[in-house]
Amino acid sequence: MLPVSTCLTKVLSEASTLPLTTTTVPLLQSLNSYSSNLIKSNNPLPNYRASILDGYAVPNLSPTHPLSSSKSYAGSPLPSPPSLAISVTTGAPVPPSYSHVIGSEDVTMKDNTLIVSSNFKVPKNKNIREIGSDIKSDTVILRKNQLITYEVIGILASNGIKNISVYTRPLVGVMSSGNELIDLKDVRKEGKVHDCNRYMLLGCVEEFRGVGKDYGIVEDDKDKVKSVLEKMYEECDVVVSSGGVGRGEKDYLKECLEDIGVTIMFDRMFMKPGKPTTFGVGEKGGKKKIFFAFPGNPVSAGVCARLLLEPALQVLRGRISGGGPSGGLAGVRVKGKLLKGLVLDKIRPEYHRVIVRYGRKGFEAVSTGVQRSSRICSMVDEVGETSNGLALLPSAEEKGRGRMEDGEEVVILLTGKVLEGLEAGGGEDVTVVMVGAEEGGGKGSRVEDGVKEVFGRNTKVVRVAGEEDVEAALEGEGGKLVLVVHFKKFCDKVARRVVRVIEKRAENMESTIGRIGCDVMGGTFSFYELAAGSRGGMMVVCLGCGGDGGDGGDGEEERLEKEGWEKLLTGIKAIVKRPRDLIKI
Ligand SMILES: Nc1nc2c(c(=O)[nH]1)N[C@H]1C(S)=C(S)[C@@H](COP(=O)(O)OP(=O)(O)OC[C@H]3O[C@@H](n4cnc5c(N)ncnc54)[C@H](O)[C@@H]3O)O[C@H]1N2
Ligand code: MOO
Repeated sequence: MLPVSTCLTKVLSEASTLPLTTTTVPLLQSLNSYSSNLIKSNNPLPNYRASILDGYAVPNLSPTHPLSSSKSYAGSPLPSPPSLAISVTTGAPVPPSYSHVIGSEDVTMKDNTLIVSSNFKVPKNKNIREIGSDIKSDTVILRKNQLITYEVIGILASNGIKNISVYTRPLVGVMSSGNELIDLKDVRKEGKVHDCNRYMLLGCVEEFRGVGKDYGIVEDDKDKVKSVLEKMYEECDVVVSSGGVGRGEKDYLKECLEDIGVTIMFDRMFMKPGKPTTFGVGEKGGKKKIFFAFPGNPVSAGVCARLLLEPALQVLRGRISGGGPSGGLAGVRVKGKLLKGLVLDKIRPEYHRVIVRYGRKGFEAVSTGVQRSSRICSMVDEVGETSNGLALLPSAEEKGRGRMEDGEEVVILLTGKVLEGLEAGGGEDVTVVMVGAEEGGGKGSRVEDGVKEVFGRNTKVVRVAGEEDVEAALEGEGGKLVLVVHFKKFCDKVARRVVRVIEKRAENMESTIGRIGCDVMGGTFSFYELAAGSRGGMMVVCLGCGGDGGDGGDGEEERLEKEGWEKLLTGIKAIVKRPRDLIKI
């Protein structure tokens, strides 16, 4: 079994020997492709002296200037220089001999003469864009193998580039193998499994900007598997399959690949999930091709596609390795803290799906839950946020103990945009104002424990008797998030009153009054989102936590509360996550 890093190196070095083809496309269609040519500018930008301000161009700076009646507008030819001040707009031509542009706010006008403000002291030519000062003629505006982002499109357009030569997207064939698999149109009878891998992997190819080709489901029959693989071999640049690489008697994939002439480069990775991932190379019609046979377990296939297929597709799209262990092609690795400890696999290092946030204390990660490789929902968390990182957990053997503790540092491979830390980063940034919650145990303490679990142990909790005290409790709060939880018996009237109190000092507060948390029998435990908005840089979310007593007896109420509790926490998480901005790192 090879370490993942060795496998990745093999994949990248093989992928970089595949021939690339190019195509010329209209500028906008080149977005997200890699350029196959270097382009130089053939005209300076600007190609005339241009004003940076709306104001007046003058031949030299003096306290007063008689004003010419001719004006210079952006887009119009320069009027013949009269040696007097001329009115200019931003981007308008400035006569060659003129040394200053004075902004209209720095002058007053008297008897058709400009009087320059005594505060106006600007070096010569400062408010003038000289010829070629943004882009010189003959400078490189696009490098070969450069990613064409929307910003690059802007640069190319500013140089009048209409068409552009880029590398073509690699053609990637995807098939699934297994007798138990059925397609989406079929009803799932006992013993049958909907083929999710093929759709996931085709989605993954699309996301990584290959062109996916669907080769369907193939039965566990050697000849049939070989025949589909042959076809993919013939037609595609990259062949991807899932299933059939385990140790079962019908796990033929590797054998079939070898039979059709593929050289296996590795067939085991020392990791979890995805141990039997198999990779090979072959040549057909003088063209080199690569083969990924991923395990059938959906998580194994999904994670290994992220680890190996994504970097390979980037190479095949024309991206050049940027140095570092994975050439910068396999995501960014950061160090971060595990918010909660995790049990380690005895032998294999694990790529544990996590949600990563960046808070005041750096990167922090929370597991997405049970990590079994059949459990595809471990790719998202309980409120449906897709895992944006893989925590690289060592094996227990390597670590010398069976678990990672709360707060312990791990290396995290980032696989998506990192969320701004709120619960993870700064617990002390969160204030929870509880309105009408009884002291001691009961719902109040449950909510208190719960929000601390969500936001961190240092969350500040303030209990107030009624909504009239909320405003005072909010005074002086400078944190990021204030959660107002109203415990009094819930009704619309109360809700509106609470919202009104908050709204008094809030900017863009939106009342929603919608049920978010629990939906438990008997209606004894309800949780409502009343309003959300911001106030002086803080985010304010106002929640109503309604219902006490109810239809059931004491025991029943307890049960319902307990049942509702998980949903309530999930609701809180969903609400506070929703408006948060994503940050790029
Ligand atoms: N004796 C051993 N058994 C297994 C080992 C081992 O080392 N010794 N390794 C395990 C590991 S780890 C993995 S991963 C799997 C890989 O098995 P296969 O690649 O042969 O996958 P299958 O047996 O075909 O399927 C496994 C599992 O996934 C479901 N599946 C398969 N394809 C799909 C699909 N397209 N969509 C949805 N679900 C799919 C399938 O029904 C099985 O439940 O082997 C272990 N065994
Ligand atoms: O490697 Mo397998 O994917 O652990 O289940």
